[in-house]
Amino acid sequence: MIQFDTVHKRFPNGTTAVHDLSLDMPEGGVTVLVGSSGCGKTTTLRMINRMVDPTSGTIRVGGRDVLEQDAAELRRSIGYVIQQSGLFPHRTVLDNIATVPLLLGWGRRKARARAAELLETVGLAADAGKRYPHQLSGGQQQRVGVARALAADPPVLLMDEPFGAVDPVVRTQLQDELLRLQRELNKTIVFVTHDIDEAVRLGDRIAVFRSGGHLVQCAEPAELLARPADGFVADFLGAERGLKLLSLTTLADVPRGPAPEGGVWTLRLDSAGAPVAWRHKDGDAADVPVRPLRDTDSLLAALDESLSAPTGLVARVDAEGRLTGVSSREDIHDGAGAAHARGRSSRGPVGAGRARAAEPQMSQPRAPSRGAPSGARGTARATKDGPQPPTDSRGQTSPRTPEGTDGTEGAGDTDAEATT
Ligand SMILES: Nc1ncnc2c1ncn2[C@@H]1O[C@H](COP(=O)(O)OP(=O)(O)OP(=O)(O)O)[C@@H](O)[C@H]1O
Repeated sequence: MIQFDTVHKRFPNGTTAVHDLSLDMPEGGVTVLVGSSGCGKTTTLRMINRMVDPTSGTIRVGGRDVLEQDAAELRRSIGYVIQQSGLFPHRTVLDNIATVPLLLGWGRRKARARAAELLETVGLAADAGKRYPHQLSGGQQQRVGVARALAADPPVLLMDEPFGAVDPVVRTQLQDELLRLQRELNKTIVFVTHDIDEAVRLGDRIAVFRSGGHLVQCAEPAELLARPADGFVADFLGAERGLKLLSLTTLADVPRGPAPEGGVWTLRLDSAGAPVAWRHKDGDAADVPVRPLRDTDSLLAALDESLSAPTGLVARVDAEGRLTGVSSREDIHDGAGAAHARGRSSRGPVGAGRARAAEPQMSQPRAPSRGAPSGARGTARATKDGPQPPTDSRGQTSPRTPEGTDGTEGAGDTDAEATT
């Protein structure tokens, strides 16, 4: 969709912002530009809609050289979102969103109807449309900025640090929203950020720049994390790049088995079969809340949960939140090792089952892919409302349990329960 062919940008003051950049940005994908301050990300982005013209080289959008198109027309056909939302302060939210359709001559009624529809699309209440930008929070303003960029349904969206000015919680929400929108709308998005975690989360491809406007590497997130081209990229990705890789790999392939019977800690389920907490059998310790995970959750989330669970076991649930089995810390480690091995060895599907935030997907109980884990005890306990964890043809169902957690069945509870 967007092609840079040996594009160079040198400003009149002699600064080279972009150095002979050749890069393809695929249709319907999110290409993230990352790199330290001043390395040419924004200039690269702005050359796509001709806010900046290149010194030499060619940029094509949809196969057409941008320099052969009228700059104003080109800009209207490409959505653009910036950090401070860039909303017009004296126009209502609805009129802000309707800006481009009005410029395109849609007529006020149609433009406003489209704006109202987009308010809902970006998760804002209808009454927000009547307010002025200063009457909204920073996160809400950014949503309006996204709605405005989408108003004329452009195939391409340019986003320059759009979530840079909001707090981390809101930032994560906005990222989730963008991923959700992108699943529906399938735009070609170019996204600039300083934040490598954001890049890994959002990008289908990540382009890493270094100062002087040099592109160092462009790859899918998993490939970048597993095989950084050089020390600069490795440093930029940070010391935890191994963990970041786990954030891209789902839990789906990790074996699960029934919560073994008996033990010091009991997994309490509610009446619908959803895991609630680990409970100590003698009541010597407070309940430890459980964060149940679905197949679409990441190995990183699983590792984290297994570290905080007193048993080292992760409770896994289906799309309705009902227990489907448990996985041990060791099996999660093995899954992590396998993800890294795939990443090192080939262009293989490290992120094939890429973990995506809040992506609903049915989680089917599966037979575990390995033999009976050490230390496993017994079979699943039948619960009043809970599910029956799966067994394979060999009856090898239990995940490996950490040493010392086998034992007797836990104390009764009014809730349904599984024990370890
Ligand atoms: N209009 C301009 N005139 C002269 N130099 C410029 C101009 N715009 C940008 N530059 C310079 O070009 C280089 C690249 O700037 P650019 O804004 O593209 O970097 P960036 O990677 O987006 O930086 P940041 O992450 O800080 O926004 C910088 O050295 C900057 O000072």
